[in-house]
Amino acid sequence: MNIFSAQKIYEWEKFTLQQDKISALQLMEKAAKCCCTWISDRFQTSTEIYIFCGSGNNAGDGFALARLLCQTGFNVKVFTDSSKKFTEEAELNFQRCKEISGIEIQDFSAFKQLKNSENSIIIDALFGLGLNRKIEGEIAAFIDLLNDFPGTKIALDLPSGLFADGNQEEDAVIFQADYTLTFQLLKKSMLHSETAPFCGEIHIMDIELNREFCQENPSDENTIDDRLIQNIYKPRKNFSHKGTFGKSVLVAGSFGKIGAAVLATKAALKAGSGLTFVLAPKCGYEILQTTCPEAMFISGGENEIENIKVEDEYTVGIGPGIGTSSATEQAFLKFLKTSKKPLVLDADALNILAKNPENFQFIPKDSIITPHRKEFERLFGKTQNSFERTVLAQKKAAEMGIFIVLKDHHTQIITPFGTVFYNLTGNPGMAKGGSGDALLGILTALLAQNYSPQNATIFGVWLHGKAGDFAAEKFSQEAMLPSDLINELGNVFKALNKKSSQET
Ligand SMILES: NC(=O)C1=CN([C@@H]2O[C@H](COP(=O)(O)OP(=O)(O)OC[C@H]3O[C@@H](n4cnc5c(N)ncnc54)[C@H](OP(=O)(O)O)[C@@H]3O)[C@@H](O)[C@H]2O)[C@@H](O)CC1
Ligand SMILES: [K+]
Repeated sequence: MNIFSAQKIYEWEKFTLQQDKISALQLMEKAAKCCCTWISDRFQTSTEIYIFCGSGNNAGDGFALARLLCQTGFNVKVFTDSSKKFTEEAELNFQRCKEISGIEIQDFSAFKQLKNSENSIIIDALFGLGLNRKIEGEIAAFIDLLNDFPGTKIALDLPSGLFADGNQEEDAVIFQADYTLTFQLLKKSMLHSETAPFCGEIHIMDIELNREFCQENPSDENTIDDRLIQNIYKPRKNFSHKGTFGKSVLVAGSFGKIGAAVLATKAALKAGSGLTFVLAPKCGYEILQTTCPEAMFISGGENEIENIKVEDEYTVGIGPGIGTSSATEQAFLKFLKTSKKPLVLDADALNILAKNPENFQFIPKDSIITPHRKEFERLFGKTQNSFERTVLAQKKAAEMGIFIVLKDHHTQIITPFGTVFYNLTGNPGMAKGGSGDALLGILTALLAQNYSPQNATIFGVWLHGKAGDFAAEKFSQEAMLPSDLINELGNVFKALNKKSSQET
């Protein structure tokens, strides 16, 4: 799904009004109806609802929602500054609201006299996409007051004070929502760690903007949705054999960190690699042969990797638990300099590279690197925030001709062409040592199975997150282990297969 800037969303709205021959007022009504349905499906009509309306179309949504909720049987109070000039649609909905006897419309100041109960809901319809500067003065103080409200807080489209497209100043005053009902699509600020927490749980309200617009206006920023995954996923055909699914080599492990090699190897096996090898030091021989009997062992040294010899046709993933000793560093750099095929690089492979940026030039084109925040900083330097980090990653991915997987709550995949894909699967239960090793194994296996580097990266990151979600469902976020995630890969493939067969 595309991510559009506020500017582009306005264009999309205009396009829809023209193409579908509907009015802005009708679209607003649709938006309000979606929100009314969402609220009435979850809350009882005995819940008091206070709606706070600014002066733009976000306020218009609020006025229309007040009317619909009142007609559904809720007790609704509206707070606004009626001395302000409303937009045309907001004014029309304000007037309609006034005509309904059940709705009390009061000035903002009247809210202070209200006894707040935990069972009531406040709805923020102060500012949406049209926010064009920091919120200050009286409105800022009022939003602070709303944030202290003990009941449920719902934002329409965006929490007031949050810009759709980018970062905020540190002291910005922003409505702290429990839920955000956002129209049509996620906005960029809903995907970054500094700003997304203001939204609480996000629910997309489908207001049916005309999708032809997206075909005519491809975006550099996207979220990974089920449709994209289903298009990438290649179900297995009959008459295939193990050679069809490629040969993966995981270069991993050192004394004390053989577990990393085990996880990467198991993940590659479970992600469908045809033939799987693990190149590890001899001290891990028995452990690996016992825990991963389907994989073949290649010795890379005694207690650490000192030598990496792999046949050209193999797909190689390097990094988990290898350490950064000078012997391993030399072996890795020697191998890198002769590599032609795309590699998957993580963990200590990235830490070795970070020691000397001159070595970046040896990373084969279309390789995939999977840094977490600290590893990214070591490689490419510090940035002020995650928005800047994405921009820097876009620059580096283009310069180096590689795919960068920026691990985060919503992991980003950055292609050499500057496109960003935000992944929405996954959960905090995956913030545990070993998760990254599993990801490297999955990516290596998909690349070996002839998924293009871009598809392997998108699919692999999604798969990793989805298996993590399945594992959390079974074992809880606290107790789930990377091994549980790996074991759930099978259930994710089963679900994909089922969907594929239903579609054909
Ligand atoms: N896209 C769609 O398809 C659909 C969109 N819809 C809805 O429309 C919403 C966008 O509406 P919108 O453009 O009228 O902007 P909105 O945020 O209501 O108000 C902005 C006003 O606030 C002001 N202002 C700005 N910053 C300020 C500040 N810091 N402090 C103080 N004032 C400030 C600014 O005025 P200014 O003071 O700059 O003259 C402006 O008048 C969108 O979020 C969604 O809810 C739906 O109806 C259905 C379909
Ligand atoms: K809002």
